[in-house]
Amino acid sequence: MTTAAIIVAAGRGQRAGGGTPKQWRHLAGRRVADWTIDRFRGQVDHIVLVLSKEDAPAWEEFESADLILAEGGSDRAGSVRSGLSALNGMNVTRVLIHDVARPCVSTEIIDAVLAALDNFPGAAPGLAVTDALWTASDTMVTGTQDRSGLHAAQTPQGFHYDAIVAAHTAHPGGSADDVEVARAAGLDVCIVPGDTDNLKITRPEDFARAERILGTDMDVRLGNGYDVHRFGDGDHVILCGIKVPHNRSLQGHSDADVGMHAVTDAIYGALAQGDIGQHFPPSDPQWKGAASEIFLRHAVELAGQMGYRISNVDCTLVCEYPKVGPHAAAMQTEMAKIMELRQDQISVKATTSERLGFTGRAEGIASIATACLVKS
Ligand SMILES: Nc1ccn([C@@H]2O[C@H](COP(=O)(O)OP(=O)(O)OP(=O)(O)O)[C@@H](O)[C@H]2O)c(=O)n1
Ligand SMILES: C[C@](O)(CO)[C@H](O)COP(=O)(O)O
Repeated sequence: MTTAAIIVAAGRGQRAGGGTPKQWRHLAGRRVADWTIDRFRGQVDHIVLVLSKEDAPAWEEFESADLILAEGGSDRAGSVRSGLSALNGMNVTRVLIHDVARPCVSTEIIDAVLAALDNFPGAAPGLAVTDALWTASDTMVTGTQDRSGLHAAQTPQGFHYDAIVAAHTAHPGGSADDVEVARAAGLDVCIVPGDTDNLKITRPEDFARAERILGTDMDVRLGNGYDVHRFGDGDHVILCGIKVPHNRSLQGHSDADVGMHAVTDAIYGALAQGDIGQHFPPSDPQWKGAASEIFLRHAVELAGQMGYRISNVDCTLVCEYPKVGPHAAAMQTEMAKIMELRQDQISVKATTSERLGFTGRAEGIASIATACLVKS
């Protein structure tokens, strides 16, 4: 069984105001779209992100990520059709269609929709209406609507892939959601319990509510790392994965990448999982001369296994020479690649120690790093 999620993110968010489409605005430190995409990572085999062609920077940014990109349509249904087409030929059996504007969706809701698809061709979260419903003309109540059997529809709405493709192909347009499209094609759709927290950010005041929900959920961990390697004979050093020409080399059991070691220890520290020496003992000959990216990859994987994503790392190298500035961008790019993060999540900077102490006497290089991890 192959499962995909389509996140429709091509809307302009006009009711939310604010100038920038709501999916690119920030909530509790991250963009709405980043929260939403992360909710589906690890839950499905493929994620399709449907973008407006007006959002050029997003196309560039997400192109290198583990996402399939598709171009949005003139309305939500058009964007969904585009997302479905992007999955053509990929042997997808089940698809979840979700609004990017619902960043607080829970794992429980996603699991419930997927479980219901074992028995039905369609399933979606709904909330039984609890308020009385009025009909109105302008500001005047004109009547009361019977609310029995009424539900507020949420996403993700899940379907058997071939069935929803056929349903969308046959539909004349103008649907409120994919459940309406599915039902018009005769598909049964099961309602699973929705959640009031799974709100769709629609109006300006919804941002504060979504931020409260995401903020309460947040489990943020900080870790620090510190490392020192002494200079010996040689003609280069490896710093944060980059070979930098120098008249000395750093000595160590591995490749002595003092910067990467500090970052790795900061991640282990945030997880309360010891340090590099514990995971890769220097007494073990297999790590002699090892590339430090092995250690960093391990720490990143461990974070993922424990349910944390790395929000950012900041690394400071302390040395008089070599000068780090000209190489800092390459170091950030390299560590971002290894850690599967964006470059703006990695900071590499340097300072001298004003010729004081062992770094000032050029006996070695020290490095300190901080990592911030957030429970996904
Ligand atoms: N042409 C469109 C229109 C909407 N959507 C997506 O459909 C979802 C639900 O739509 P809505 O909340 O109405 O979002 P917007 O269309 O962006 O908002 P507005 O109607 O206020 O402009 C959103 O994730 C939105 O990005 C889309 O992908 N393509
Ligand atoms: C699909 C949906 O989220 C179900 O509630 C909703 O219909 C989409 O938003 P819109 O405001 O109706 O465009």
